[in-house]
Amino acid sequence: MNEPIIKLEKVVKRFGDTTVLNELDFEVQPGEKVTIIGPSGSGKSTVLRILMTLEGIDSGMIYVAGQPLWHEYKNDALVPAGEAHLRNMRKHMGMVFQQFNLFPHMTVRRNITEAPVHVLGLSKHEARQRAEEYLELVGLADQADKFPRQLSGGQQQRVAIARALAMRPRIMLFDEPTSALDPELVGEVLSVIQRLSQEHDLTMLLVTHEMQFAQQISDRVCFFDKGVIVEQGTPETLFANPVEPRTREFLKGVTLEATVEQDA
Ligand SMILES: Nc1ncnc2c1ncn2[C@@H]1O[C@H](COP(=O)(O)OP(=O)(O)OP(=O)(O)O)[C@@H](O)[C@H]1O
Repeated sequence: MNEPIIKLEKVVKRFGDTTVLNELDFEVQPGEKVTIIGPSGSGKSTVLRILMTLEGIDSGMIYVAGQPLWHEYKNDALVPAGEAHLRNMRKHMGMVFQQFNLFPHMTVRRNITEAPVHVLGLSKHEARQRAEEYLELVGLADQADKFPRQLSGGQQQRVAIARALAMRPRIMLFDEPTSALDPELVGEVLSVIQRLSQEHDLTMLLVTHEMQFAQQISDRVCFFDKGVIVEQGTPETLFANPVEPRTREFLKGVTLEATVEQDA
């Protein structure tokens, strides 16, 4: 097995008195597509937000691409990471949020070129070429001059995916990318993510409530509860033969919901 591209060792995260991640151990291999499922409040989004350095940790160690994320070496000693280290580490990762988080006052093209120019130092011309490349990939080549408000939610989310990809990250983090969308717009976003997962050697870490989709795209599914991984495995084993009672209970509810929706 390769060196993991993401490694969490005994990570603890608290909000006030609540322990959200409880000595979490978790690894992702390069190129692996991993889905995190679990009940509301189990800490799924927190894992992604910590990786993207949007939230700090209370204890434990995290490594991304072989380097400590929340720590850095100074004179051979491991110390809490400074802003420059965090900025560098963030370049390994792109994140897609539930609520798209596009810049409302910028065109689609500008949303995508902004970070490659200002963070990576690309020329405007290079960044525009990249924007075109990734807009093409998400099927929105003809929307570059529009503003986010002129697009549907599904289109906005596809722009958000193009924007994250334009930084050429090695790791893509998706935090419930379809849960803010009207049901009829979910499919177009899932199919872009599915294409990405098939055609690119990106490492993907996805939090989703779309169980069928998780089943289709994942190499591995992790069931989270109360800040730890209760059970994990290939989609075939986890969905068909969950072993742990908590996983069984969760998946029972999920199947029921999906059936109700289909019947409606
Ligand atoms: N910034 C914050 N301040 C205080 N509590 C927080 C904060 N962010 C998350 N929490 C709490 O941490 C717990 C885990 O949140 P998290 O968003 O990771 O859960 P989740 O598994 O992704 O849930 P969901 O499926 O509902 O999105 C929840 O109890 C949440 O209320």
